[in-house]
Amino acid sequence: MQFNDILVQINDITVKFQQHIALQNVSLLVPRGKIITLIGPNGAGKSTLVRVVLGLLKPQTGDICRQPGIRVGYMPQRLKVDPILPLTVIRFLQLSGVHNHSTIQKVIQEVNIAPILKRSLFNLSGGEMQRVLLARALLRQPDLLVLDEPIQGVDVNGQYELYELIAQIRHRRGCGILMVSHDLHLVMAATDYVICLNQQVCCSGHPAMVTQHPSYLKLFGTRAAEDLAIYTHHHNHHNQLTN
Ligand SMILES: Nc1ncnc2c1ncn2[C@@H]1O[C@H](COP(=O)(O)OP(=O)(O)OP(=O)(O)O)[C@@H](O)[C@H]1O
Repeated sequence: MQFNDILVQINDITVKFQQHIALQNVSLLVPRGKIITLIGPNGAGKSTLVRVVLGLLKPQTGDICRQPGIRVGYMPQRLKVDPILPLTVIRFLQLSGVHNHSTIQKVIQEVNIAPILKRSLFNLSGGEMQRVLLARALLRQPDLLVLDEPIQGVDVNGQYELYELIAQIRHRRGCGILMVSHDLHLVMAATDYVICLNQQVCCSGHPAMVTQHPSYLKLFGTRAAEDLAIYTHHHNHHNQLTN
């Protein structure tokens, strides 16, 4: 992959937890303006790699280069806030430390959460909650947006909308996006480059190529490839998420 604006580059890292090897010889590039998706089974090391990208975990070997001065927005898998606290959506966004009114308003419009601003954070649907978490990540005006399973807890229609929103954000803002996903067919259509992880990088490349790769088929089965073929065909007629 040749890109002239690399936001973060990870070279040949290994991460061990005691004797357990979580990541081995893993390399990764996230260029500005591209959506890179990590897929892999449970325990494959996806969240561990995200933590390395965010600078929260130091690998035992290998190195990480971040473009100096870049801002990173992170959307976690789930929110860790005590539900006893009364917290509205707008208050939650204000607690991010970003106080610029126009920045907050712009993000609210962008992810379409104006109607739920006064609702309690703890009574939202899965899709509403994910939009709020996405809004919080966007408040930092990120160059790099890191999304750890953004469609978790969202119904199928909501999943599609959320991926469409993520694709729009990339086009509008030109940021780089690193996304973790469990699901296959929807994410394949919403990404430029897929990295299939299982402690090591099993295969990587354009979604259409990865889904034909023997390592991918071994991990996810031929059913996944068939689903994708159906989806891609359907998708092309509507010219949605892909570039
Ligand atoms: N802090 C830790 N201490 C010990 N082992 C850990 C730690 N964090 C992760 N692991 C182990 O490392 C492996 C990779 O975990 P990781 O959470 O990165 O996988 P994942 O691909 O994100 O999984 P999932 O899809 O289930 O979220 C797992 O076997 C996990 O148990």
